[in-house]
Parts: sequence; structure tokens; C-alpha cells
Amino acid sequence: MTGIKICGVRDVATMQVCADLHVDWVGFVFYQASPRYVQPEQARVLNDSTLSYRDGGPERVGLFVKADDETIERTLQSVPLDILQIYDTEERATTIKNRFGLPTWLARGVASSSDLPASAEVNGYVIEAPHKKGDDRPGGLGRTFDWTLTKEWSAPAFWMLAGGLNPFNVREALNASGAPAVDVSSGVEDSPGHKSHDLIKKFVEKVRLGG
Ligand SMILES: O=C(O)c1ccccc1NCC(=O)[C@H](O)[C@H](O)COP(=O)(O)O
Repeated sequence: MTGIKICGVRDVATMQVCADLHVDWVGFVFYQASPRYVQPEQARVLNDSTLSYRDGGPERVGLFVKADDETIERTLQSVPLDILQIYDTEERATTIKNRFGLPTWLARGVASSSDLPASAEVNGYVIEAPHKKGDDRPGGLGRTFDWTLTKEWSAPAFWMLAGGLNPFNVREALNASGAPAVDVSSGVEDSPGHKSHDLIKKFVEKVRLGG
């Protein structure tokens, strides 16, 4: 079954919707410049509001942008995360994986097939649209890229497709890319940082039923 990650969750009701729909992962954005930023203490409240992964809830993914060890350490002291999603170099992501002993995904902006990783030191990749000069953050921008680039790619690790997905294009994206999992944030919002439960349900339905 295609994996589903709902990223940028900030409120208990949305956590519950994600848990009720049995999505695989929810993402907490620990990047202050983001409209989806959550403080670690807030994330703790969200975490405590639904079943943990061990008890059948979604896995909790923490997003970190060029974060130092101390920031990640402090966050993990507040909220137990299952997976780290890193916006930095492959080398730094590998160091983080080894330092914290948690499954670690690296976000990779892809403009051409040469940007796709051929070997992996991390546990997975979030394959996204490339960043542009002037972007105030490296993800959650609702920007798509050429989905066919991944179709013939021999992925060296688990990966998911991200960037500009929504309930109306996700089927086409899955068909074109061959992705085993999808990640969505702004495409299931009715304003920046505010998740629409209706759009989340539609997104999950489209991924699972193909309709
Ligand atoms: O969501 C943000 O504001 C954000 C800020 C900094 C780093 C990553 C961020 N989001 C990442 C994601 O939500 C997803 O991994 C992905 O980029 C999909 O976003 P979207 O195009 O909005 O669906």
C-alpha cells in the first residue's frame, strides 16, 4: 500500500484525523521561519494526543533545517520522535543518524536525474522540487517538479515523493513517478499552516482508492 505522510501538523484535531485515517507518518516542522512551525513542547502535546506508533498510531517525523546537535537533542528531550527528516547535506544527515540512533531521511531537491542519489548512508529520501533563490524555507512550498524523473531510478533506499501534491494531482504523480509513498503539506491546507480535514480525507482517499 502506498505510504502517506501528512506534514506540518499543528493541532490536536488534525492529529486525530490523521490517526483515524491510519496515515503512516505525521510531520512536525521545527523551523521557526515556517508557517507550520511548532515548538517542541507543542509537539509533545500533539504527540500525547493520539496513540504512539508502537500502539498503532502514525509515526512522528521531526523536520530540521540546518539544525545543530544541541537543537535536535533539546527537541528530543521534549518530544519522542520516530524519524528525523533533515534539510542539510548528506554528510550532516549521516552524522545526525549516527549521533541520535534514529531512522533519518534526507530531503533532496531534484531538478534533473543526476540529483537523485545513487547510494545511501541515510535511511530514506524525501524527493522534492529544487529550491529557488529567494525561497524563505526549503520545503512546504507547494512546488512540483518533473515526476517522470524518478520512474526509472533505482532508489538506493526507501523514498517518498513530495512537493506540490494535492488530492487533484496525486494519482497522476503516483503514476508518473512510481513513488512508494507520498508527502503532502500545503496541498491539504485552506491557508498557510492551517490544515483542511476535508482535503486530508480526499487526499488519503485518492491515494488509496485511486479514484
Ligand atoms: O512546511 C514547511 O514550511 C517547511 C519548512 C521547512 C522545511 C520543510 C518544510 N516542509 C516540508 C514538507 O512539508 C514536505 O516535506 C514537502 O516539502 C511537501 O510540502 P508541500 O509542497 O507543501 O506539500
